[in-house]
This record gives sequence, C-alpha cells and structure tokens, in this order.
Amino acid sequence: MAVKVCITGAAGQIAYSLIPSVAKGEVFGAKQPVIMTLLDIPPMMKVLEGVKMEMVDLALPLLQEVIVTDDPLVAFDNVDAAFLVGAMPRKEGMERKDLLAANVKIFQAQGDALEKKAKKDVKVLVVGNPANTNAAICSKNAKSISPANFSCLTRLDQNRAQAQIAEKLKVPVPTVKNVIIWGNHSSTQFPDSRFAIVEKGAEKVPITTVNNDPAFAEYLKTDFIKSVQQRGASVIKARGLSSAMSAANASVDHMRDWWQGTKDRWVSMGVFSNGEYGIPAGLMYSFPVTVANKKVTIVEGLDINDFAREKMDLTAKELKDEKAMADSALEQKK
Ligand SMILES: NC(=O)C1=CN([C@@H]2O[C@H](COP(=O)(O)OP(=O)(O)OC[C@H]3O[C@@H](n4cnc5c(N)ncnc54)[C@H](O)[C@@H]3O)[C@@H](O)[C@H]2O)C=CC1
Ligand SMILES: O=C([O-])CC(=O)C(=O)O
Repeated sequence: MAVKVCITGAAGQIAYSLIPSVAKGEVFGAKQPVIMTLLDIPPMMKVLEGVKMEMVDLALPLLQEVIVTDDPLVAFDNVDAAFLVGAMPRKEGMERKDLLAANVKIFQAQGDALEKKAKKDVKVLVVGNPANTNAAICSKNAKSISPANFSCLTRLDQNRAQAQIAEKLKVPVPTVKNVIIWGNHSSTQFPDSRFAIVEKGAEKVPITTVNNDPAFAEYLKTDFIKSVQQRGASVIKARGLSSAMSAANASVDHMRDWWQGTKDRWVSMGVFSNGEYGIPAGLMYSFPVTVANKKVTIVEGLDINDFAREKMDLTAKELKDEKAMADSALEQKK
C-alpha cells in the first residue's frame, strides 16, 4: 500500500529539493510507493501546478499520485507523514524567534487540521521556523494524536556539526558519529562533541583521544560551537536566502531515520522532553535519540558536566520564553 505524505510550503525553496527525494524513495524506502499531497497558500497555486507538472515529468516508478491544494483539510486527509515546511523564512539580521508572531498561527491552524484529518499515527516533522516552538504549538492543537508523533528538525545542525569535525580531522563525514545537538534550533543550541567517535576501520576512537591535540580540544569547546550555532546566519549572509538544499537533505535524513530506524548511531531530533537530563517536561527540545520500529527513545545516562549543564539550561530557558511568547501571540490574535 502507498504511504501518503504531505509537504507544506510546497511551492517554496526547501520543498523544491525535498519533493524529488521523497518521490524517489529516499525517505520511505526504495520499494515503497507514495502518494504526495502538496499544500501552499492560494497565491502560490499556479506555481504549485508547475511543480506538479515537473513531478509528473520525473517519470518515477514509486510516485502514484500528486494532489495539489491550498486547503489543509485536503492536504492532511489520511496522511501517514507530514513535513511542515510552509512558513516565512528569516532575513539577514533576524533571529529565528523573530518569526514567531508571523508563523505560529500557521502551526496552530495546521494542528487543528491534522487533528481532524490525519491518521492518528501520523509522523509530523516541523521544519518551518522557529521549528521547536511551532512543533509544540502544532501538537497542542492536535490533542488526539500522541505528542510522540511530533518532532522538529535539528538534523541540519547535526549534519553541519558532523561535517565541520570531519573537515577539521580530514576524515570521511560518515565516520564521525554521535555528535549531539541539544535544545533549540537557534543560536543558543548546544552542539556537543563530547561523546562523538571517529570510526577507523573496526575501531571506534573517542573524539577526545583522536589526535590528542590541545588546539583541537579547545576548538571543540569554542569555535566549533559558535560556527554551528551561526551557520544558518552565515548561509543567509552569503546567499541572501536561507539554507534550502541542506535543509531538505536534513529533512530527508530525519524522516528516513524515524521511519526506517537509526541502527548503530544516535541522531538528534527535537522531541517533547519527559524530564530527561533535567529539561522541563513538555519542552520541545533537541536530544540524542535512537529509533526502532518508528519509536523514538532518548539516549539516557550521559554525563552532564558544568560546561554542558550551563549551555543546556540556557537553550531550555530560551525555549520556555519562546513558548510563552507564542502563547501570548496566539492569545492576542483570538
Ligand atoms: N529547521 C531547520 O533546520 C530549517 C528551517 N527553515 C525554515 O523553513 C521554512 C521554509 O523555508 P523556505 O522553503 O526557504 O521558504 P520559502 O519562502 O521559499 O517557502 C515557504 C513556502 O511556504 C508557503 N506558506 C506560507 N504560509 C503557508 C501556509 N499557511 N500553509 C502552507 N504553505 C505556506 C509560502 O507560500 C512559500 O511557498 C522557513 O520558516 C525557514 O526559516 C529553513 C532552513 C532550515
Ligand atoms: O537560519 C535560518 O533562518 C534557516 C535555518 O533554520 C537554518 O539554516 O538553520
């Protein structure tokens, strides 16, 4: 049977890279047929018709049907998975939370529509910024769907972190594993390399002993963290537009691992805290997780030293403040 997948913001930049990957089987499996519903706002319907034409022209074996709509109730009807990308992107000089007032209402409305129409075991990945808070709002408005079925994208931050370490060590990117992104998809996130390993053949070398170079150890505590935190802003500065190709690629990685499992490594996902690591229950916070049979489990028992504690609490506080701002923005709009 086909998997039914919705992509919102389907006429935008991220979707333009994401759609072909989903349609080709890179997310739900190389033999898994898909039906895709594409949602955008009414002024984008002409563009979306063009996107649909291009999808048809891909002539793909797994793509069974494409439905284009500006109605969330049509877009989410009976879906198994949803990528919620549609939202305003930030411009140079903005923080992602500056998008709150504009974007949070979209996720409230889409939570309502998911509640009415989606399958109860739908997997929802929120990409649109501010991603953590939007995911929290969306879930709050879809009460009959388990909060465990909502997550937000911090995989792009993980990929950036992994790639930067690989470049510094001059090793292949896939040999760097278990870098963690804690907290908010924002400049307060904590990219944590303390438990990372580098695979050298069958050997798993802890990053702390990989080259015994004090300058590298210092880099991991300073410039590495800053450059991952600021990477989105650096791309905006250079491109005049926010990351799209890499954001789509990370969305593929996130949903694929949720659907198909993580096997022998941890990945970072924004999920609701149950109080793990002293992070207040109910915060949509990025943790290291593993996934098996579509069930996400937070990796527990990691040692949190004072350096990490301070950074993890700072990003948790920002999320609490964002959530309060979102609630008050929604209150004012009533
Ligand atoms: N979590 C992450 O790692 C990342 C998140 N983002 C965020 O993803 C979002 C989308 O980025 P882009 O594709 O570059 O933006 P874009 O502006 O190219 O596309 C956004 C699309 O969403 C549509 N849209 C607006 N309101 C909508 C609604 N209510 N329902 C459905 N569609 C709606 C717009 O018409 C537009 O076609 C932004 O909020 C951006 O900040 C971007 C990169 C990484
Ligand atoms: O920085 C932005 O606004 C877009 C984004 O979330 C990212 O590239 O990580």
